Amino acid sequence: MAKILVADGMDRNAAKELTNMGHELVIEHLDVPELKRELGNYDVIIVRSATKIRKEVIDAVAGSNLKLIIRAGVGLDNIDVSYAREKGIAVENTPKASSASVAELTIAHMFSLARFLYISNVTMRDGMWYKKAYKGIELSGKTLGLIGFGRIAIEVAKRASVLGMKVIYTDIITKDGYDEFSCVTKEELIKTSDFISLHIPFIKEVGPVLSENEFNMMKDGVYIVNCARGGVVDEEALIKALDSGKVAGAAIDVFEEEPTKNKKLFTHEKVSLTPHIGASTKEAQARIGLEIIDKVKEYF
Ligand SMILES: NC(=O)C1=CN([C@@H]2O[C@H](COP(=O)(O)OP(=O)(O)OC[C@H]3O[C@@H](n4cnc5c(N)ncnc54)[C@H](O)[C@@H]3O)[C@@H](O)[C@H]2O)C=CC1
Ligand SMILES: O=C(O)CCC(=O)C(=O)O
Repeated sequence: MAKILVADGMDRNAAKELTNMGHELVIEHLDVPELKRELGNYDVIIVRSATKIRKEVIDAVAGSNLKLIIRAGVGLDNIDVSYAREKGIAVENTPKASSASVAELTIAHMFSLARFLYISNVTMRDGMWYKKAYKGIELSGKTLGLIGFGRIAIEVAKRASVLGMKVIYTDIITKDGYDEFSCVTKEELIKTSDFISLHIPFIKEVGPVLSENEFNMMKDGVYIVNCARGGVVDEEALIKALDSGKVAGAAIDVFEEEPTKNKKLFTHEKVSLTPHIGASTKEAQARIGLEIIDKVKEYF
């Protein structure tokens, strides 16, 4: 049986099930010095995005009891994965569980931008009635360009096409079986999309895929949605493009630093914001819980 540290919370039913299976669960968020001191006493740690497991933590616990790191989610950018594996610690994630939830948030942000939902909720609370200022656009008939065409993007594409959008995508890997959507080059996507939504992992060595050069190539009045990772869009270049009017609006769930301290970005009147909640639905967390149970069963 395993001693498991649940560092960033998890679905209550899944936690109960792990306990019923005989595992010992401790539900507690630890900071880096505490992780370095205490993580070696556990067999497994389960994290979401808040806990970072970097080289210094891995070095402190290498050769201890710790056998498995489970990322309750998709992105592994908060864990030094290959270093952990080099040190004999397995790393697993739960990649399938949250795709529908992230796709729904993406679509919600597109509506929010198109119809000023995010800002009218603020100004009306201040007693304003800016009816004339909030002349929106329809999503129907617009071109949605998806950067990355994996699990989440495919769910976005299906929903967007039902709304009457033309969906195009670009990916570094050829994707078969999606003839209803057009695969294009990144450049063509950037030049022709009315909405651009990113669905790729953040890779430090690659850096942002939308920077000043890409913003300059876009249609005037384009909308940007980022429910992937903060680092995939250069925040300063985005602010510049919002200020110049090149970008009509941006919806952002993920930030270069979280919680974000980029005041220019989070107070911008053309930005629809959520605090990294793409996977934060009851359904996604329940499915993630089931995937976690399967992972623990594989190892213990
Ligand atoms: N906002 C949130 O709460 C959540 C965010 N995410 C983020 O969404 C990302 C995507 O998740 P999935 O769709 O499940 O992953 P996936 O692995 O199924 O799809 C990612 C796709 O992006 C492609 N790709 C990678 N780099 C690329 C590049 N530079 N240009 C074009 N294509 C590229 C890959 O070939 C792959 O097809 C995750 O890596 C994670 O960072 C995931 C879950 C929740
Ligand atoms: O677990 C979370 O809160 C974030 C989800 C996420 O970003 C992911 O699964 O990659």
